Amino acid sequence: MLLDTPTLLSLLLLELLSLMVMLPLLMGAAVSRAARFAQGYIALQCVGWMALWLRQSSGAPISDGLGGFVAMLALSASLSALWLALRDWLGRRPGRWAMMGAPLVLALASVLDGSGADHFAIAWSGLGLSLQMLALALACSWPREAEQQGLEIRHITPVEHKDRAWRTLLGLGFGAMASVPLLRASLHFLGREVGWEALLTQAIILGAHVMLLVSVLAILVAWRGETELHLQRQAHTDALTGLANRRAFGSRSEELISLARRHGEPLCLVMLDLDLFKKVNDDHGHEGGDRALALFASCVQQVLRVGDLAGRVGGEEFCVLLARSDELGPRAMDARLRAVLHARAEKELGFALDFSAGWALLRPGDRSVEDMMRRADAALYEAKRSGRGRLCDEPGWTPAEKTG
Ligand SMILES: Nc1nc2c(ncn2[C@@H]2O[C@H](COP(=O)(O)OP(=O)(O)OP(=O)(O)O)[C@@H](O)[C@H]2O)c(=O)[nH]1
Repeated sequence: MLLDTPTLLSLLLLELLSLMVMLPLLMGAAVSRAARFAQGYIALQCVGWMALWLRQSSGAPISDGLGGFVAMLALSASLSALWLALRDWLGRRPGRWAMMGAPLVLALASVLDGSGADHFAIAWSGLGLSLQMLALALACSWPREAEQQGLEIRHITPVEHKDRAWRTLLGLGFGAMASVPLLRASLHFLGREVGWEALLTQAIILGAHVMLLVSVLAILVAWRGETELHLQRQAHTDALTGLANRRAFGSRSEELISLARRHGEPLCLVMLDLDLFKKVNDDHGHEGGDRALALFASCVQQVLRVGDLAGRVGGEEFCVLLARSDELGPRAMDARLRAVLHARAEKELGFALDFSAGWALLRPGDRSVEDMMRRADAALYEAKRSGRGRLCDEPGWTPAEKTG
């Protein structure tokens, strides 16, 4: 071996200390919880290896006493922190309680074992850390959670494709890294005295060097993907209501229209407009008006079914596309929305809100959602003209009409 154990340990500690300072500087203050967990992983690794380094340089058995306890607690907690970062980035992963309980169990095991073995980690801790690494490898390969709305999945695909590379790298790294402490733990449990104990220790520290590099690269790529996704969402979302903005509504509606045509299913568009909204602003201020818009959007989302699409297409104008829906869909949605809005507006805003609506069915000649919107808008105009607070059918609609 070119470098001895103390030198390898010191170099690892130097790298960890540098990364612990550099990562937060590089990522900035406004980072997600996942990025904070990832930074916590580096910081806890630093504490763990520092404890081992201190024990090692004082000449005491490094797995004994307080040093061993702190080292195990911090190293195990670092793996749990990285697991939490993965869960935030990729969605729920299996093994949550095991990962959360592992640090304390391993730390206690390292002091209660009492074998006093003079090496980096006693068998129980080695076994526990290996299992945690395998759980991390599993967390990397576990499929990403499906987004709430079917259409959202297509929307995030470019980022999802990119994250396969870092997940594979990290998963393979932890899978391979787990094998060395696992081998050492097995030898210990079998009571085998082997002459290459020091070599195994050095292999573990070298593995930690490599894993540090791999995990920092993976963290940076994941963090960049997260930032991209965030910007992408911002560009497609109306900031006040959280619904799709007009542009996003237009582009996502194309997918719904082509799906409806491919499967020969009916599709309806409902246009919604708050009644006398100018008066809401006049009576309750612009801020009261904004709260009313946000509440209305929340009611719309509450009554939608999975697969439907809602967007804010103008100031107090909203559109909803109802997938696999004939004329009964708009009527049912309108009734549900009125009931929910009337119940929530008084309670949450302190004043009543009402809306008018018009709907149109997808027809064979429609080139885009704009054609449906024109007819739904004419129906909405009719609803306003005839007294507001109601739903009207598109001009000339009769129940016998065929869908697009
Ligand atoms: N608070 C708030 N008001 C908005 C926003 N966007 C548009 N508005 C207001 O919405 C009001 C729309 O008024 P009008 O188009 O006259 O319609 P209305 O008063 O709702 O009357 P009807 O539609 O005929 O029932 C205007 O006063 C706009 O200033 C917004 O983002 N926030």
